[in-house]
Amino acid sequence: MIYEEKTKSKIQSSILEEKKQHGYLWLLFSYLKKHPGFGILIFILSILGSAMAVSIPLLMQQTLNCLRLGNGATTTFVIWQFAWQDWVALQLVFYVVLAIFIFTRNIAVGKLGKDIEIFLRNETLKALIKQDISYYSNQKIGEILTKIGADTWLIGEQTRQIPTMMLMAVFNFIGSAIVLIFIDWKLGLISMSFVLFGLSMMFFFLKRVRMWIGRLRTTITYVNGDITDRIGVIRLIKASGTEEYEKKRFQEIHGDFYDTVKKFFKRLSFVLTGAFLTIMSIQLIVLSSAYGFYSNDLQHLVIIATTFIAGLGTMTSPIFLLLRFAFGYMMANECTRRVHQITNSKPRFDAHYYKGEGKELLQIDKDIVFHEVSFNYPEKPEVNVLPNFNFTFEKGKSYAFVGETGSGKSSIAKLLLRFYDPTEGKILINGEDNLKDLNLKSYLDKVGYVEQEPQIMFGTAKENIMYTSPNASEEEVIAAAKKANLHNLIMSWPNKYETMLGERGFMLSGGQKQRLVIARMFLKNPQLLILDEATSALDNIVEKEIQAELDKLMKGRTSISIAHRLSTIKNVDQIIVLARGLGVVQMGTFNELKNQEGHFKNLYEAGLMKEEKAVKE
Ligand SMILES: Nc1ncnc2c1ncn2[C@@H]1O[C@H](COP(=O)(O)OP(=O)(O)OP(=O)(O)O)[C@@H](O)[C@H]1O
Repeated sequence: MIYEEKTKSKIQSSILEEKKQHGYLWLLFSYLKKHPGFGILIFILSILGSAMAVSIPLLMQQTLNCLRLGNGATTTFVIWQFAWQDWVALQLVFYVVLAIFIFTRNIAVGKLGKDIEIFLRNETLKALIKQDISYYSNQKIGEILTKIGADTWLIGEQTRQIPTMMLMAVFNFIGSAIVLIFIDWKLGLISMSFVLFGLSMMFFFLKRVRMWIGRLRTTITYVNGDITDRIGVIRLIKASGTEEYEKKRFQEIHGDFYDTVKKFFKRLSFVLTGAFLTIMSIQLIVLSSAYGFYSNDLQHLVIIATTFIAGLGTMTSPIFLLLRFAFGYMMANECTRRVHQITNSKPRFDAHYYKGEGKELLQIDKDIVFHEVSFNYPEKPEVNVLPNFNFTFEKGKSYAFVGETGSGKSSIAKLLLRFYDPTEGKILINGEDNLKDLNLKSYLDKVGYVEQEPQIMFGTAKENIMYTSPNASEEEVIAAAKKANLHNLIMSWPNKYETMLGERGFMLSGGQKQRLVIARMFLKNPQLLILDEATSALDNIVEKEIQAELDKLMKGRTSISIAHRLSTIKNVDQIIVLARGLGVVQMGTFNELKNQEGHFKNLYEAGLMKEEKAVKE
């Protein structure tokens, strides 16, 4: 039950967070403000459509009147005299025009819905890409996916219905009230007051359903997030034999969803039954009132009853229209708030990603300087990971960071990639440009990053190699793959460079994935290379082969390696030794440090890089 408790409290805090965001009507009207054509067209078609729909009982009344008056009798239409056949023909014309209006309006709202959906998706993706990396520290990918996929889809679908239903409900009610009062003012007023009473009762009960709709969306998002998370670690589940445990856990997590669904449907059924009873009773009340008023004139009673039943259909339609509108609106409202939660969350810093933002960097052709840099993770501000650090990475030289686990080696790479900004001090590119002020894309275009878990996307081998060099030619891709010793392997695959690679490189071995990333780097030809434990997940033999490719790649570029293995660091120009909580404690070449009393020697002798020693022995 522990998971259920945790789930409940997380869902509760999400709901509170979502409540602060703008809702659906704000989204709709701000979109229509930018694209007024849609709004005007839908408004005009709805008002004309409703006017025609509510006029039909009047035409019917005139038809019946002509029939009652006898053969060849006519009544007046504007300035013309119409016989019953003319009235019937006019009704047919109304039906055809109404059908054209409904058709055009459906196309307009369909397009509006899809446009809003696509607009929201783009905005969400833009916001997600702009976020700094710390945003993802406490977000479940599955929850984000539900918001981008399901929520925006639902908003788009509801947009096809909400504006039309809202306008139709209002116009149909006003229009049919006028027509029914015109036909018979006493019965018209009775009908109108009962419909108004029905509507207000409905809103009263709908308010109680509202909170359950929000809860339903948030709960399912949480469940989806959890499922995506677990599918992401399917290898762990398979390797641990925890299928039974996972099954039970899902059942528990679904418990809250199930409870919410039950409560929601109970309230929904209550409201729907209420609406049905209201409509039935209005018809009965009107019919009995009609009988009360006209029982002495049976012919008039029949005409009144027939036209009123047709007119009442239009007048009571707002009850069902508003019901559908209200559910659609409440759903769309919750979804909009959740999507806005993403689009409105501001990154911790401005990365100057886009053209024209920040200073454009043309080359990294001088030193990179860490000036008085000190760093605490914003997620854990109380812990100082890197105390005051001054260092100059000279152009074209190679550097390696070593240190025990948690000493801050990877944090250096994250600062250099501007995943984070230093808490104090600055990183100067070319010895003078603060990394914070640069256009980040212009800088990252010149940086190559190889990490321990290579990032491979679902796509072909060629697309993966070209990812950071989209304009490369086929020959350049092949040349890069050859340099990374990958070409022969790719050529042995049935579809060669067009072979699809599974998500996260599922179909490749660790060494193959690493080679693919190295090929990507050869193609990119970066001026600064960051290798974050690039070979630590590989076995010794593969590691040696990959290290050889990396050495080729590092030649002539400024390179910064984060290393566990001796082979990675023994040839670099300078090793920087970090200690947990102390920052930099030693610097020097491998030969200098190996023989010097200090942290490096301790690490070396304590077994760091032991594989290499073992191989040597
Ligand atoms: N996103 C984060 N938020 C808060 N603290 C973090 C975050 N990432 C890392 N840390 C903490 O910062 C410290 C340094 O982490 P870092 O990953 O730089 O160490 P490392 O030397 O690369 O370790 P390893 O050799 O195990 O990879 C660790 O104590 C770690 O728990």
